Amino acid sequence: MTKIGILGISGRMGHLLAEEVATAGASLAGGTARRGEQWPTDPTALARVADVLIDFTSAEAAPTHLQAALQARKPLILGTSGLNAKQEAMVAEAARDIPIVHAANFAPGVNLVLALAERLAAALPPEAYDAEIVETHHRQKIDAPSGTAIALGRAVAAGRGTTLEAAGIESGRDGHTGPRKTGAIGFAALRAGQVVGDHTLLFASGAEHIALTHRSFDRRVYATGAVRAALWSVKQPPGLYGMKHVLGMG
Ligand SMILES: NC(=O)C1=CN([C@@H]2O[C@H](COP(=O)(O)OP(=O)(O)OC[C@H]3O[C@@H](n4cnc5c(N)ncnc54)[C@H](OP(=O)(O)O)[C@@H]3O)[C@@H](O)[C@H]2O)C=CC1
Ligand SMILES: O=C(O)C1=N[C@H](C(=O)O)C[C@H](O)C1
Repeated sequence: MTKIGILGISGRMGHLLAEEVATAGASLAGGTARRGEQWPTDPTALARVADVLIDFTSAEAAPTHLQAALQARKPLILGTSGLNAKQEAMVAEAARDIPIVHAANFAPGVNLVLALAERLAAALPPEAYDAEIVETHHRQKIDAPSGTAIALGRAVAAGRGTTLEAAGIESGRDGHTGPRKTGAIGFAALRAGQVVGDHTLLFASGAEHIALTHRSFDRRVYATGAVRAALWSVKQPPGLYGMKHVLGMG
């Protein structure tokens, strides 16, 4: 039976992950939290006893959690969003030695939308079709735009044969912003109530709109996907994987 360790077990996702481990027929190796009230804080001790680690915590913890997985040579499932470029580079470096599944969103439907986004972007010329991404999340979310919104932006850029950085980003428009830059990818983030996670990608020309919308009604969909990724990862060689690989879409 695969022993799964959960980094961030006291969180919204952590609770659900612990339940999903049991549902999937795996066993819970233990968990960590930031404040050591109910759970230990040391990821290295957990990495030693677990077969695989799942991390839904915060970006600042990513380097410590990567180090713990590397030292113990255990796969890591990384769901935490808001990583900066340096932290992303550390993930890629660590994946030379251990399997890492790094996904902005573990819901299967989102990963289909990402594939569709790339295909649509390849077919719709950026001079004619503006791409805008709108996401809505619960009031507790601390990063914006969401990791999924950024992944959608990267998918659009890839479909257009470029990168998000080269295409240009327009976000947080306010005041006298001037006209929209051709080819730029727009982002808007709403924070309201207890919205689990809504994402819409809009392609708009002067004559028509195409919108792709994904809505998560239950964050358990992410937990189920992450545990599935964990069971998959223990059979993989070192490498950087996404949910599309776990789902057989990559
Ligand atoms: N990829 C995906 O599919 C999804 C990704 N996410 C991402 O997962 C992350 C967690 O989300 P959520 O569960 O809602 O967040 P919560 O704030 O509810 O939980 C965060 C958990 O991480 C722990 N934690 C926070 N900071 C640190 C730290 N510096 N060191 C160690 N542990 C820490 C917290 O411990 P304590 O309770 O002691 O503070 C808590 O257990 C976010 O980045 C979110 O965007 C969320 C859903 C889906
Ligand atoms: O913080 C959340 O809740 C979520 N975070 C992820 C993201 O940043 O995209 C995934 C999902 O949207 C829920």
